[in-house]
Amino acid sequence: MSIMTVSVDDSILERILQHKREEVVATRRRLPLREIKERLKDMLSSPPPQRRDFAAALRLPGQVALIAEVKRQSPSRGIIQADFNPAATVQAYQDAGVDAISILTDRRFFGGAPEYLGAARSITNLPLLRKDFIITEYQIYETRMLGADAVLLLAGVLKGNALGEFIGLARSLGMEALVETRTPEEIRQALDSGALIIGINNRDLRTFQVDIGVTADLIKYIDQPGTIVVSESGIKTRADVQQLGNCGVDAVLVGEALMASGDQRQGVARLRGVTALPRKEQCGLEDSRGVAGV
Ligand SMILES: O=P(O)(O)OC[C@@H](O)[C@@H](O)c1c[nH]c2ccccc12
Repeated sequence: MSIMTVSVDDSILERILQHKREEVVATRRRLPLREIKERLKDMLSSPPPQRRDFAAALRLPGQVALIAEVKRQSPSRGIIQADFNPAATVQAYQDAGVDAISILTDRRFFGGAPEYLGAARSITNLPLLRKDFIITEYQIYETRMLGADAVLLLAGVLKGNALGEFIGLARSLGMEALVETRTPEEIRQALDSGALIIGINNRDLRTFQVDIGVTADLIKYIDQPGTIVVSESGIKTRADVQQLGNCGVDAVLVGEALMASGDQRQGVARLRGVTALPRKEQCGLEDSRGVAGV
């Protein structure tokens, strides 16, 4: 199996990919692919694999769907949440009614862990996206074993036939791929590779600049009817979501703004334009303003 080469040099992305290549070698030594395939055989042969439909969750007529991300830290921001608790965060997202959950599993740069996927799976039935840097087919089998419903693939990293092959492999295992892009060329490549869900990343991984105008500029290149468009990164306010909705995106992917908000349920409510959540202490019987029951 080949390990993909990278188009961007001398960047944080290149450093991440360099580390990822070493990490995958070590992981495969501990758990060989044939062992994963063996485990998947049992999982896949038991009656219809109950995958939660990630694509369907993002297609909400007249509404922008929300993918909420579990993210402890990032190279651009450092630690986002000091008292990070992935299980509590997943629970809060589920309670707040998000449409899907993205889980960062990269340890070194994002403070994630593959185990967070299994932990999330035991808490929620929402579709789960594995966010990592996928450079080998091995990681796609691993993603399925970890309990994800979808996998992030970077068009800028998977050159040649790799992108199409990886999308096909994910589907054959009952998952869908979110293909992330940043240029018109990468969007073309994603469409030619058969991508159903295309992400436009508003963050430049070389400069860390974020600009949601990137989505507005690039969305016109996604000219294949039926493609689901996700705007990723730097989305902070209800106004941002509205603006992106007006541009025609189907979904937004939000990490930092929710993780840094202290209360993730309130954070989701703010993005959705709900001013306050119906929390017991605000609208319950003990409300001293006497509006209970109204
Ligand atoms: O935290 P933000 O700015 O809301 O961004 C979330 C997500 O888009 C970002 O984490 C991301 C986008 N593409 C990635 C690729 C790998 C790791 C992380 C990412």
